[in-house]
Amino acid sequence: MKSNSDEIILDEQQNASNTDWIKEQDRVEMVTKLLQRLIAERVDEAGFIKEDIVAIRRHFWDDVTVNFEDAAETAETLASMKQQAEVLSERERSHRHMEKQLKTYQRLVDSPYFGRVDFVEDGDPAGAEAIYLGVGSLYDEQSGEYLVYDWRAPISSLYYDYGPGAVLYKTPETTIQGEMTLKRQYIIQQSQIKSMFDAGVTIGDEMLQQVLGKNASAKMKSIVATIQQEQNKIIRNEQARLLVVEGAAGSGKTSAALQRAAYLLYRHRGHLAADQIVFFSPNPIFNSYIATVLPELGEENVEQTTYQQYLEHRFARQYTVIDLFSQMEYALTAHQEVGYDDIMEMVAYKSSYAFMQRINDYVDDRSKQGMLFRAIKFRGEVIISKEYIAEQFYALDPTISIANRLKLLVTQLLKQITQIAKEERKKSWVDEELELLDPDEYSEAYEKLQNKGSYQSQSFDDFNSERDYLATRIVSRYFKKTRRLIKMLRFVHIDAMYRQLLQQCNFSDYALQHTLTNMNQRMIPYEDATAYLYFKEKLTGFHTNTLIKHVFIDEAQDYSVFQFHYLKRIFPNSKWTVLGDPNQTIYMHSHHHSELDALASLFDEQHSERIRLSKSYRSTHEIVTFTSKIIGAEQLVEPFDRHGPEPQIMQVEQGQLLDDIVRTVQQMQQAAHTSIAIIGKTAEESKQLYEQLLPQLPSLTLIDKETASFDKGIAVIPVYLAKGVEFDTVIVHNASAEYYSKEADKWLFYTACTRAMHELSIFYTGTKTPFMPM
Ligand SMILES: Nc1ncnc2c1ncn2[C@@H]1O[C@H](COP(=O)(O)OP(=O)(O)OP(=O)(O)O)[C@@H](O)[C@H]1O
Repeated sequence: MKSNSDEIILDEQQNASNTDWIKEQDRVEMVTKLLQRLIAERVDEAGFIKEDIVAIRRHFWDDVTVNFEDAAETAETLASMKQQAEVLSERERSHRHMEKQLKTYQRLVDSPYFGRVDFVEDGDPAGAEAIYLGVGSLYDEQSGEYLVYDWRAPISSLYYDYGPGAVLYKTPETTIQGEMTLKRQYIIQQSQIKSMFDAGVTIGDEMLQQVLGKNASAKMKSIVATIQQEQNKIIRNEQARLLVVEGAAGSGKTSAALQRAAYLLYRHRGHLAADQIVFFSPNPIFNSYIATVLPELGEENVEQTTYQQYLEHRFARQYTVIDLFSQMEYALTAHQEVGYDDIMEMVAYKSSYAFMQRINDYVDDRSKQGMLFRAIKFRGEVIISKEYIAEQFYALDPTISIANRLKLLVTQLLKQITQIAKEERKKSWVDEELELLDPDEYSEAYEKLQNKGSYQSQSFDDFNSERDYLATRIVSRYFKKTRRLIKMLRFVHIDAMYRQLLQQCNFSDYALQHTLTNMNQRMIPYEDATAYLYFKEKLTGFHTNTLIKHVFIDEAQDYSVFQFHYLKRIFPNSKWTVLGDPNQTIYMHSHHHSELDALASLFDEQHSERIRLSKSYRSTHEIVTFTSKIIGAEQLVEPFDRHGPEPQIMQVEQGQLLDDIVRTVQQMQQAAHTSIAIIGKTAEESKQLYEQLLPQLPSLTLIDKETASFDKGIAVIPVYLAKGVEFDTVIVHNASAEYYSKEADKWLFYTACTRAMHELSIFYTGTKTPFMPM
């Protein structure tokens, strides 16, 4: 077996007689036996506790003497109920704990650890202690020792940060120094050591070779055994309020982010729960691609969403949000359409910081005048006019913020509604309603009044009290919706003001009408969605979410400056981990490089950190060398030393293209590549291609924006939906100048090519794209 200079590599056959190997295998077996015993014990105990819980639930009331006769009896009843509830909840807690332990042991049993460091703490006469690292911890009660340490324990950082020699690690209380005398890695399967490497600082290339050489998977895997030193800095960073991770395609940004989430959940156990972390993904496919990583590490999944899903949630039924992919498709396919340039210019402006400032100015101006309101109507009639509401609003202290003045106004309006409701009770429509009333409501009213002692005799007065009572109920039922709408600030005419603001901007008539027509049809264009929410909340108060403690944003280069500002308002107390690669900027509202800088300006410098990942792990050396040339970053991206075939670039005749793609797919299948992506630039192109290829490739699938997940196999996919994911083989459908010629196309082309792990084939007809490396 090949060996790097600082690695001693042992494998199963070569080393059956090696004493180290035998000792290590004995230890694996000892640990496995213990795990098997613990699993059996926990299964039994969990079963008993479960039976207990069922029994307590079933007989809950048997042990409680219920007596509410007087205060003393009531207190005793409540105390005994409380006691029973406590017993139940203690049992439930034990059960949860037992289940959790069981799951950890089950995760460890086949492969209890992947690494070991021997560490001598300075001044410790006991000498070196062997620390074994795994995806959970295993404590042996008999020896009082940890047989396996969780990879996130403070001491485990030694493994990721150092090679043999002087080392240190931090615990929450102090820093511990010492010497590492050994660093070893293992591949253990079904309790058998398959390989064992003694490594230097970097976690063995051999092990990475093995991991990265495998076929692409439909689900992302955790990288816990091979986390690299630079990635570990991201994972264990505790100080930064804003952590920006920039790195080339395939440098492990997403992987490191997910490991970081797992680390934070472990480190802050009891204070941080999975639902206090939100992870923004680029698209739903990506969401499903990463969904198994945290559970694989024994953690619950964090809140995963896309920005689009967040917008849809916020607009609820008010507007349908036209999605980012439709915007993208328009940008890529509508060049010839009337008004295209106007719309593109408008989109850029609406995503900019300048537009946000314009909104701020507009809102500031409304502080003194110009707020637009809706009249409050009841049964089709205006009961409070918009002019009156405006008058009331501007009569309030102008030093109070608009949002707070609106809150005061709500209180006033609700009081007025109470008055108006009183008047309404006397009106004839109420009598008409009274006649239609269900007889049950009459009897109910009768009973209520009788209980209250309101009836004296069967007199006229009694009849009046009954009418009053029922009229009040009818009227307040009618006013319920009005009150709710007032509390929701529906009387503030946000829509009219937003339209007014748009009219004051210098958009072309065409572009303006494009937006207004959409809004008239209750659709909000993607570029307006964030601006509209910001505008609305600037007036009425921000919907902040203070429960979320960590926000992760993947593919952050695709967010606009405006979106970052908005998210910062929404999650004011969170720490942020932002991952991006400016060279994969593909959306029309973001401007290569400037977004991540703008984001940094939202946090003070002291609490911001930027980490660059320079090594690229996904693709072979040959593919990374090729793709780095597309973006002119040969010096900046360091390929991992894993080799494969050179990328194939093939000029073909138009009539030949489909047959050649099919032939390449078949070759790749013969080479045992199980996930093959044929990447188109747009959804339109991908759909056409899919239809043309289907007769020859019946197992082909088409991935479009509705696709929620993908499996292994052959798929046609537009570039922007392939973001973040990877395939064994990528076939770029047509890299001609006709498809990829503008500056922005370069990032698309780069993104497409960097999805390949093992092989890359690029076809073109006519002239090749100017971005094709020589
Ligand atoms: N330390 C590591 N050990 C093993 N595999 C790794 C490591 N780092 C990254 N990888 C692998 O490299 C591939 C790319 O990782 P990942 O998707 O996290 O990169 P990325 O920087 O987010 O890429 P992109 O920007 O292209 O979406 C994945 O298959 C991942 O498992």
